[in-house]
Amino acid sequence: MGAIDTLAKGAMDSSKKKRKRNRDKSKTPKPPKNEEEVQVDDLKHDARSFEALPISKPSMDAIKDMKFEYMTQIQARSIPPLLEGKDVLGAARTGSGKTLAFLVPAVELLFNIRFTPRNGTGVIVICPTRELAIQTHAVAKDLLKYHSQTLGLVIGGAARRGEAERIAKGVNLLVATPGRLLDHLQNTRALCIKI
Ligand SMILES: Nc1ncnc2c1ncn2[C@@H]1O[C@H](COP(=O)(O)OP(=O)(O)OP(=O)(O)O)[C@@H](O)[C@H]1O
Repeated sequence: MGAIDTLAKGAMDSSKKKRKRNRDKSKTPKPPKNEEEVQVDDLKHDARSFEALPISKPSMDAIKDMKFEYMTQIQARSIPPLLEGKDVLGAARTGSGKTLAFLVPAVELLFNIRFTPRNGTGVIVICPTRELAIQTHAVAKDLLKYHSQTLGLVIGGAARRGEAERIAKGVNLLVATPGRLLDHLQNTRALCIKI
């Protein structure tokens, strides 16, 4: 066998090996399509502290009161772009800190455009269950501790009339379940939404 033949066989061997390697690869389970999603799902804290964020003093003081120093992964990945006015579609496992991930930018938005009760509602958080709405409302209450912006909760099973009265006084950030929100949108004239 000549030198050229040997080279050709070597090339054939290596291409056979490559095909075999590729066949083997196709047998192993594929990694998740979007690896970033897996990282965001991580419960570990991000190295970035809340102090590094360009947020208002009232929000920062409230976060300090909550005793949080470092952002979780979902917070570090979503708060900065949201503060820049970008849209974010986020997903992370339960207990990863999603609530502050969207509430901090929402509160900052209301603060920066100086929303007052007279301006009506500027942010609506729609939660699928009453429990989640109550939980979200509690976090929003803590975050708004040093802000002048107003907060409201409208959920099925609660007194509709009391909710309507509070809405009439001006609720800047409204946490709601879908059915009751629709009810107020259709029947509470005082509900004024500016988005
Ligand atoms: N940066 C942080 N550092 C430490 N703890 C935090 C931080 N952010 C939130 N937490 C705490 O982590 C817990 C879970 O937060 P949160 O309820 O926002 O998670 P979640 O992802 O919205 O969960 P769920 O999907 O169940 O609603 C809460 O007790 C909250 O106070």
